[in-house]
Amino acid sequence: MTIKVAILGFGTVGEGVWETLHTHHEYIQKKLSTPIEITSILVKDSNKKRNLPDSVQVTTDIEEVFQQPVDVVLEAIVGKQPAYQYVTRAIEHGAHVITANKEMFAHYGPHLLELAKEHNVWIGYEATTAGGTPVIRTIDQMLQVNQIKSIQGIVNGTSNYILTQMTKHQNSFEDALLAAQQKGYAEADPSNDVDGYDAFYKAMILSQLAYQDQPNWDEVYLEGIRTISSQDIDKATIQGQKWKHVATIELRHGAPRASIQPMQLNEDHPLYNIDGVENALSIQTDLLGSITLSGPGAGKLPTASAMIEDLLYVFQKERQQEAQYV
Ligand SMILES: NC(=O)C1=CN([C@@H]2O[C@H](COP(=O)(O)OP(=O)(O)OC[C@H]3O[C@@H](n4cnc5c(N)ncnc54)[C@H](OP(=O)(O)O)[C@@H]3O)[C@@H](O)[C@H]2O)C=CC1
Ligand SMILES: N[C@@H](CC=O)C(=O)O
Repeated sequence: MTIKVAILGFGTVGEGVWETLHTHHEYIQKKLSTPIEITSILVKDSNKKRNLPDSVQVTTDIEEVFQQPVDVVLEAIVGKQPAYQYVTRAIEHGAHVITANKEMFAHYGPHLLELAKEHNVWIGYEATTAGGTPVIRTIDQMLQVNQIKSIQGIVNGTSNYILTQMTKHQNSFEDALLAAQQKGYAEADPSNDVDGYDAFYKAMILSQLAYQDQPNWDEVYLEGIRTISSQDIDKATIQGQKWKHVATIELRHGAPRASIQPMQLNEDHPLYNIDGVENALSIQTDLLGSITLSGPGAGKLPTASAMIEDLLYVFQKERQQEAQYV
């Protein structure tokens, strides 16, 4: 059997997935004992020039994607809609879904997870949060026995990159943002990054995972990094501190609460040394105590890596289940 893959979106992430499925083709095939075939790629603009062979169907019509067999849909488009509609369509078609789209998943994740269960398929969302750093599966594993008291994290690579460039290289905000866009870290609309919405969505996904619930969105304090001036950065440096954009998620009186805001951190804070595009989560648990996970938080190949890890995970799990019934 060949695993048939459809990729929705062929920007930074979608292209990274395509490339990685080719560069790591033999390795992945060996791990799965099955070949993988990319059957179609969905895009928005059919006139853009893309370096793709004729054998792959490139379409702007989601129905064309499902006119052929599809075992898994890798979703890397932008925004809630039509992504939610497409992912729902994929689940109802009986395909597994792997998404990088945190805006869509923060809004509809709980419903999609239920729908996937009903249709006996799986949703992977490792790439929605902290880019290539495997935080979702690690937290899921910790939750087998631990309870999470709180999570503090740097979850937006673009903001952290900008603050680091301003601190270490005295770059202006505008120059640093431009570099983050050129490196493929920033969202299509970078105000999502610098105004904190991207970190907000990731915090909601983490809350859902850790507490099976999200805070009331209207009660979440949300501030981006636009207010941090070069003078603020210099003052913090003199005081031996650094500005970081920090998401905090915690359980208070049995309900999840969150805030997303710039904070001045001391040298002894676990997030103080997280620089550049790195993301990190400092997690407090009841049994394990404190644990910090860190790694690349954005970019083409780290994000593709997270999506393909999910792909291997779901098909290896499927194989194991099949083997049990033989
Ligand atoms: N960049 C990163 O480091 C990371 C991004 N993500 C998430 O991954 C997703 C993709 O990000 P990224 O690759 O950077 O974004 P890009 O803007 O680079 O690419 C988006 C792609 O989606 C396609 N697209 C957009 N809207 C539609 C639509 N309505 N129908 C069909 N195709 C559509 C675009 O088509 P066309 O090419 O025709 O314009 C493009 O190929 C986003 O949800 C983002 O939040 C997650 C982790 C890291
Ligand atoms: N724009 C996002 C991309 C990854 O999620 C970021 O900068 O973190």
